[in-house]
Amino acid sequence: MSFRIQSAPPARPNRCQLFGPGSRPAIFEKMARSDVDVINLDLEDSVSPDDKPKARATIIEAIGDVDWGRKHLSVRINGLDTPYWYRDVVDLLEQASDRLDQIMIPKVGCAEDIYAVDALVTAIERATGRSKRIAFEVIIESAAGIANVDAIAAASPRLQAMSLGAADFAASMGMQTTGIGGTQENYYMLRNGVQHWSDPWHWAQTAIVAACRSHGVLPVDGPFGDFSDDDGFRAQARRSATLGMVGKWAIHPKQVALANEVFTPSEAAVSEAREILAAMEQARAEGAGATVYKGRLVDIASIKQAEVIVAQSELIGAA
Ligand SMILES: CC(C)(COP(=O)(O)OP(=O)(O)OC[C@H]1O[C@@H](n2cnc3c(N)ncnc32)[C@H](O)[C@@H]1OP(=O)(O)O)[C@@H](O)C(=O)NCCC(=O)NCCSC(=O)C[C@H](O)C(=O)O
Ligand SMILES: [Mg+2]
Repeated sequence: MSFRIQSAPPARPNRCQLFGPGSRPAIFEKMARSDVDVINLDLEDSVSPDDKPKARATIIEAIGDVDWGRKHLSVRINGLDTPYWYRDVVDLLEQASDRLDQIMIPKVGCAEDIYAVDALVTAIERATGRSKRIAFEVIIESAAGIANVDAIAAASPRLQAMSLGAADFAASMGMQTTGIGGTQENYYMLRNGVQHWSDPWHWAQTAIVAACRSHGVLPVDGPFGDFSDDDGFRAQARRSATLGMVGKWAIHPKQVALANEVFTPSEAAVSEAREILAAMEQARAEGAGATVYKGRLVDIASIKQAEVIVAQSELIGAA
């Protein structure tokens, strides 16, 4: 570990973020009753330009009127390249109730994008005397965003989470695909005539996880577009969890249980982690820094690995 200690991310579960268009209030109650940790009401790409003012007003009303339980409530504003975003921020901060926890800033390309929103949010909070400080989450979904990911992760103390937006990311990178996440037909290695599929999202995900872990931000996997493909969702989510991401978006209620399943550590994983901790405790009492657990090496680094799993499970249990 460097002299600089890695900051801890916010201590709240973020296994599944369920999205719903702000122009579709009929589903808000269903979203509120769903088994998710985070709700994302959308003002951006699932709302057509003509519907934006109405969707904004609808969301503001629903923030106060719907019983969202203990869910973390977030609204995705429009991108800073549009004429809509400042009005999203002003109306939300001036008119929405204190039940609003967070705003999601899409298509972030540099740290200054966050600075601009932070300045506006801070001024409105001061002017209106809002009692709860609004948190931020961002989407990395452009070539610039991934190139500047570390500076973005460090841009504001308000920043709690960062997601990969596979659809816009693919478009910005010029990737030859219309798929949103998952295995891509043409991304394979060939060995002795046999195709082995690789993961085109891996590099971006890993860059996001490293930036987030360096700056105490929750790394989250974004959308998986084919909501008829449960196995594909699971495979994508398992890869993300293995890389260190804490959760995934659901763009349809079908995906909620799948995300919760993958991002909740299994009983077997938790009891194995506890056994490793016990084995290392015994090793330490005997003056050893390493020991053998089920035929494999465990050492002081294994304690930290096991603690990650136990901490995840305790966080979820406490939620
Ligand atoms: C994808 C959908 C448009 C599908 O809607 P629908 O046709 O109504 O689906 P179903 O008939 O299968 O619905 C079954 C029941 O579930 C309810 N429902 C549907 N969607 C939701 C939801 N999001 N939350 C809660 N409940 C929902 C229906 O009302 C049905 O209920 P019932 O009749 O009582 O049985 C729709 O799911 C949808 O709009 N999804 C969200 C789309 C969205 O927000 N997209 C933005 C995020 S992805 C993105 O932006 C890309 C990213 O930025 C990137 O670049 O990668
Ligand atoms: Mg997008």
